[in-house]
Amino acid sequence: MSAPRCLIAGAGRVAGGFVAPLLSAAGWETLLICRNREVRDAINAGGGLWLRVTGAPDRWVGRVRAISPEDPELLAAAAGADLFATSVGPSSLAAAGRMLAPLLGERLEESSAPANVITFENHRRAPELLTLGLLEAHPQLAGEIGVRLGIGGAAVWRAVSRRAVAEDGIRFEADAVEECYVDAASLVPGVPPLDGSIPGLSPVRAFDDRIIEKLWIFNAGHAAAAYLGWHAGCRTLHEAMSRPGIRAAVSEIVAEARRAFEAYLEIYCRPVPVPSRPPGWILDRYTDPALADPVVRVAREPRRKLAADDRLIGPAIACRAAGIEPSALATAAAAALSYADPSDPQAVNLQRELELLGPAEVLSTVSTLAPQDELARLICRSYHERAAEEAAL
Ligand SMILES: NC(=O)C1=CN([C@@H]2O[C@H](COP(=O)(O)OP(=O)(O)OC[C@H]3O[C@@H](n4cnc5c(N)ncnc54)[C@H](O)[C@@H]3O)[C@@H](O)[C@H]2O)C=CC1
Ligand SMILES: O=P(O)(O)OC[C@H]1O[C@](O)(CO)[C@@H](O)[C@@H]1O
Repeated sequence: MSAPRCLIAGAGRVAGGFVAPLLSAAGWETLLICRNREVRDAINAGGGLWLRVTGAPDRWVGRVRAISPEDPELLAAAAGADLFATSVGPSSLAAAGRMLAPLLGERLEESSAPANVITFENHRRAPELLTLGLLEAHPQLAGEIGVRLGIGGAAVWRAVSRRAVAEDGIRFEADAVEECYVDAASLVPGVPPLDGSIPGLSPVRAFDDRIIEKLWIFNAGHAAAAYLGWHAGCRTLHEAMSRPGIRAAVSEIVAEARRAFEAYLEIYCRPVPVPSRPPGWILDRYTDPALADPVVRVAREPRRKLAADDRLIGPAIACRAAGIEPSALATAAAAALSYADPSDPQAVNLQRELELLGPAEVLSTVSTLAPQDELARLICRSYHERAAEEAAL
């Protein structure tokens, strides 16, 4: 009997450094849809990849292949797939949906068995963003969603900092965290992953709590460390967190985000207790020197990270709703607003908008905060204070 097969859109850090290793360990075959020829060749040369988890020896991950989105073999590969996934980045999900649509159509034509799509993405609405692309390309899939086609999110707690093509193949560098929660309520039961065939993917009914937990408890401080680090001229998260002032500020942000999450659980009377995570464990993960996590990776796409339901504004709004002043989160949001790395298109465009419109107007569109909103005022005050300090240098 042939191994079950998962087709993944994306061959980036999480696809190679977390999802493919999980599948391989469960006896699955992974096919990565990869646009980068050098990466494809490196994977196919050995039929797998190298995973370097901090603190452990390099591990070979077999039963992994890569295929171009244009490859004529892709349709046949999809027809026999048992599971689909994406790990392309929230901004690329609609395009990935347009690419996956004919493949899912073919799979549902070829087999009456249901199929699930898991979005391994840092976004509360990743399945919806993917579905927009799916239905744009293949409207007839609408009747299958929730019946023979499940589309659900995944909250990935691992940090995968690098992917590099080396002499002996392709190498992914990650920390050792394995936690990953998938949305059991949105996926079709009885087929992967809800048939238990992939240990390490924990199905939960209250998935939104889990993705909020991950974005607020982990990503808020992570992003803050990156933005504050960039402003201080740091290149890695380890370097940023080694600055006492930054570590102290990030520690405050993590504490504020934790209070926001606790307030969220209380306000919404959430039934499922979520394990508390020691702040030290969170801060030490940001600081891991072995990851050499680039600041620009964690800071990427500031417009997305300043959205109302993302890692900085989300917990800040929850703080305000609970009567807590989110001064630390406001400082982090201001640092994100003025993040201007020339390599980041979203950052470059945001600076142009700020020059034209000013922070209050930009926040009203990017974060849907009214200019007179107290949170907007806190962010603008911190923004102007930073601008004045930097002008005085
Ligand atoms: N890197 C990490 O530590 C973690 C990342 N995440 C999330 O996982 C997702 C992926 O992130 P990373 O792996 O870090 O990003 P990445 O940038 O390393 O990989 C994304 C890959 O998808 C490819 N891609 C984009 N659109 C595509 C398409 N239409 N077809 C095929 N390939 C396409 C890109 O070329 C890129 O290689 C994001 O949503 C991210 O927020 C979540 C937890 C941890
Ligand atoms: O992928 P994003 O959402 O741009 O966030 C930056 C990265 O930092 C992390 O929090 C940990 O690496 C990931 O979840 C994420 O890839």
